Amino acid sequence: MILLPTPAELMARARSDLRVGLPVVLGDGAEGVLVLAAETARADRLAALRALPGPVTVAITERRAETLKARAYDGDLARVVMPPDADAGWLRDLADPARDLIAPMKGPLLTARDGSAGLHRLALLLAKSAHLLPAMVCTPLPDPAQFASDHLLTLLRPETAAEDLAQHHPLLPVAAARLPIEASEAGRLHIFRPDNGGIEHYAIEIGQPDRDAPVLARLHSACFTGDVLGSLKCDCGPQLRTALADMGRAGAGVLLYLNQEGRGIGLTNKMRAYSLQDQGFDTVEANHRLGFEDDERDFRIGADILRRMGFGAVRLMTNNPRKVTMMEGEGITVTERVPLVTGTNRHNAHYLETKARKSGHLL
Ligand SMILES: Nc1nc2c(ncn2[C@@H]2O[C@H](COP(=O)(O)OP(=O)(O)OP(=O)(O)O)[C@@H](O)[C@H]2O)c(=O)[nH]1
Ligand SMILES: [Zn+2]
Repeated sequence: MILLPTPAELMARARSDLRVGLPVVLGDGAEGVLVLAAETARADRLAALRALPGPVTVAITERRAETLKARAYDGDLARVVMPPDADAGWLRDLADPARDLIAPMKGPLLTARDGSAGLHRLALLLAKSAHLLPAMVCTPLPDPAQFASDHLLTLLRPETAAEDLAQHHPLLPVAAARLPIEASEAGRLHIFRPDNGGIEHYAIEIGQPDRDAPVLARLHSACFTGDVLGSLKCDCGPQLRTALADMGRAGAGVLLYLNQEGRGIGLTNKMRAYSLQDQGFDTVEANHRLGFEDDERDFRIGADILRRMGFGAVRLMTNNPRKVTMMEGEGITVTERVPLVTGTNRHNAHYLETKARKSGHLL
């Protein structure tokens, strides 16, 4: 029936459910789990979940498990058994490293090794896609469809959910208008919206670049702190302005402003990472302690927008060789890497040095 939600629409609903603190059911047939995001779990909801007959585990990524010295029997994740006396505070400390140093968790943490972790893995991917900390409270359900229907909860079929999470959602142009900017009066801003209603991304076109020649291009990941506030902890603000100024001088170019704040973990998690950096961890270590990879961005987005705008070849302004590889992998020809070294200062020297050493950036 046409009124029934599609898998992508159910995913969008599941993300907002988790963000407001509602559980979601993952499952099919006789195998399922009820999952609740640790970050938004209210005490009464947690108690209701624990009152169910099944054992309760908290899925965390191997990155977070390593910090907590919990054995990750499932490879990329661990299922921590929730002790009977554990409360909401325990759960918060498991998920959020903010208090790792001042109040380390009392171990050892017991982790499950029997049974399948497939649904738990899916739950973590779902948390990340909702920009929540990757820590999910899980309990098994023998009849997931019935449970979801009885409790008015969103039910996700694991196979379709996994497919949806792995897939790139095409970006459609929804609006564009002339936008004179300091760097060039011949600016035009285009808005692109993914077909699953996810976050929008922008393209600023300068002049009228020839579609048959490599265009001067920049894929800029959103950085509220650097781009808007002029933060000195990174080099994003100066990179943004320098790229636009160079395009203005050249008379043509395209800058994609991708809403992948914090290398894809979202601003809230980036601030959690900054707080860890204040405690002495570097930018990569901080991401890992939170349970994320160093870089969670999806570079298919940039390639898709470029192609839709008619660009097949770019002169890419970046110091990140991975971006070049990713663009080439997505079928965009990079005829030249144009270095964009600017905005170094005493606050970001260590950050830039870490990126060069650990993430392969060229300085
Ligand atoms: N998680 C996290 N993200 C950060 C941090 N500092 C900056 N960012 C984000 O990193 C992104 C910019 O990525 P960079 O690695 O600086 O640059 P890049 O885009 O990969 O490479 P360039 O093209 O050379 O600039 C933006 O989304 C910023 O919000 C940090 O300490 N932690
Ligand atoms: Zn920045």
